[in-house]
Amino acid sequence: MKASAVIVAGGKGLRMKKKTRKQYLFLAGQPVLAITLKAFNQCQEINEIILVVPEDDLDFCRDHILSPLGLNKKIKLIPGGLERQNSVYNGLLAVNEPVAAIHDGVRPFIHPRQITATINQAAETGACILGIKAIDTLKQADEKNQVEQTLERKSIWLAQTPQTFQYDLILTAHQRAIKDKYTGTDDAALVERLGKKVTIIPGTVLNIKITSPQDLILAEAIHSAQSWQV
Ligand SMILES: Nc1ccn([C@@H]2O[C@H](COP(=O)(O)OP(=O)(O)OP(=O)(O)O)[C@@H](O)[C@H]2O)c(=O)n1
Ligand SMILES: C[C@](O)(CO)[C@H](O)COP(=O)(O)O
Repeated sequence: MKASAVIVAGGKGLRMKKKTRKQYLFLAGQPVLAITLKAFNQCQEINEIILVVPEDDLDFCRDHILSPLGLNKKIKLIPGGLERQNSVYNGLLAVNEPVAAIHDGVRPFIHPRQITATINQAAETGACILGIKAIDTLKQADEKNQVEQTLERKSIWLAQTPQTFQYDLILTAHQRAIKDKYTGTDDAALVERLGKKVTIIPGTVLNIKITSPQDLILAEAIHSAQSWQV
């Protein structure tokens, strides 16, 4: 099954507290976003890569991220929106395949095999995301950090990306969210609220989202431990 990748890198990276947006920060000598793009370029099922970046950065990304990489897939560069959900929607409008794999540009440690696994499952059942099972004990607390209860963790998963969907389903889910003025923190949530099933495939703890400064230290360590990364 052929799929489009929608790589969202249209954010400001405010939690990273750096002048340079986190998607362009260097990790082991190359921009974080470039490492992510290479993983999708290596995935056989991906027919086209739709890269969503801040509108102001379109020229920068064309000249300094995409040109030096010389990827061999069809690439579309699309301006992002105010929130992640808006950026995903802009990217989805450019999709030309029956399946779309949506991925955070700042999750560089995604393995091509895991992208393929989500594509195969989504092609069959409609929606598939990567996730990891909660390991720590889960506490629910009030606004003063006073524990209210200990949650049953065996059914709790932490959602990652890629989040991969049959195209018609994810487009409908986004359009319904726009109509209802609903904002979710991931794309699967928009599909769940349509009453559709989303399958979770176990990912790995290495597929981190680079969010705050300490993630960069972790990312350098992961990168040096990965033999499959180029
Ligand atoms: N308007 C936005 C906001 C986020 N993203 C992308 O969505 C992914 C996950 O979002 P997050 O880690 O929250 O990134 P930022 O919004 O950039 O970070 P922050 O919330 O710290 O500003 C990132 O690859 C980010 O670039 C996007 O494409 N468009
Ligand atoms: C989509 C996501 O990466 C799944 O873990 C996450 O929900 C994005 O959240 P953020 O608020 O943009 O950090």
